[in-house]
Amino acid sequence: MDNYSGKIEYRIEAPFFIIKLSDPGRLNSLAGNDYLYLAQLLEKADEDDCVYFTVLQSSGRFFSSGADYLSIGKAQETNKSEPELNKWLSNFVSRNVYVTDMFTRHRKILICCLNGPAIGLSAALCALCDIVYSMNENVYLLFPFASLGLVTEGATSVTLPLKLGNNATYQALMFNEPIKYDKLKGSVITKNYGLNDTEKFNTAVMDELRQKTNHLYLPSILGIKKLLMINIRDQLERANAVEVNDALKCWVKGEPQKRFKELSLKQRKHKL
Ligand SMILES: CCCCCCC/C=C/C(=O)SCCNC(=O)CCNC(=O)[C@H](O)C(C)(C)COP(=O)(O)OP(=O)(O)OC[C@H]1O[C@@H](n2cnc3c(N)ncnc32)[C@H](O)[C@@H]1OP(=O)(O)O
Repeated sequence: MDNYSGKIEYRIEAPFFIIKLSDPGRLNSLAGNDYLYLAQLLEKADEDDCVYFTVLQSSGRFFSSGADYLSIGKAQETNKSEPELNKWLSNFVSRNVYVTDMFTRHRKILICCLNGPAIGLSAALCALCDIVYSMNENVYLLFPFASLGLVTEGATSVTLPLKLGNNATYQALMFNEPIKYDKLKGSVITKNYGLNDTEKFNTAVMDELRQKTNHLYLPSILGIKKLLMINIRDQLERANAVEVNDALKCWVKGEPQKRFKELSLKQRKHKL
């Protein structure tokens, strides 16, 4: 496994596999290879028989600001002679399919510690988690696909209607509106810790999880997750495949690349 950028750390404290995004200065944005590494860590957690919970933590003021726009610029510039279709099949399709698939197929209980906003693919991965805790009411999820010339990804065409409802999903996706705490509460977020320090929040969640789980017969929880997922796993897998193939057309046309470049030059800013 290659932790290319060092932006992601992990540790095992059985029965927990804890993954932490640790690049607060760039708001925990992730390059294609970082998403790959995240997916590989999920696979490692899945295969480890001592692990029953995979916990995602972050650092600083954002959970993750999504795909690293600099890495998209680099992917665009590398191998200029390569046909666009080939370039985006390897840089976008294969990675997105793989990371989303690792989340949808994950057998352990996925817990997201949402210390702050999550954007784009990272927000989609939060929406794929089984349990989401928030640090406070300042969290939001933003899916700026319509603003970036993209379409839904990370199986959001299934997770958002399922969790938020159809019309709230349309409102957020069509107008690139952040989904704020008041809408996430009860639908995505099940507990708000009311804290203002990410490290204290991460510690508080782990302390509570240790207490809540020490009396459980852990194999049962995996059996329960398996049954809860039966009805939606096929939908998630189908959505993942259709989403990336639709998005591929966008990348081949070149609109997302232009818009990511504007973001990196600070000529484009999401309305929050
Ligand atoms: C290669 C294939 C990849 C596969 C995935 C492709 C599909 C895409 C999926 C997505 O995730 S779409 C979503 C992409 N992300 C965004 O649109 C968010 C971009 N960021 C912002 O809009 C703003 O940063 C913010 C989140 C609204 C926060 O604004 P604020 O004014 O509070 O902070 P900034 O000064 O803008 O940021 C601080 C620091 O962090 C850097 N940074 C923030 N986000 C990113 C990012 N996504 N990529 C790279 N760097 C990011 C930002 O440049 C600042 O750094 P400095 O300029 O101070 O060095």
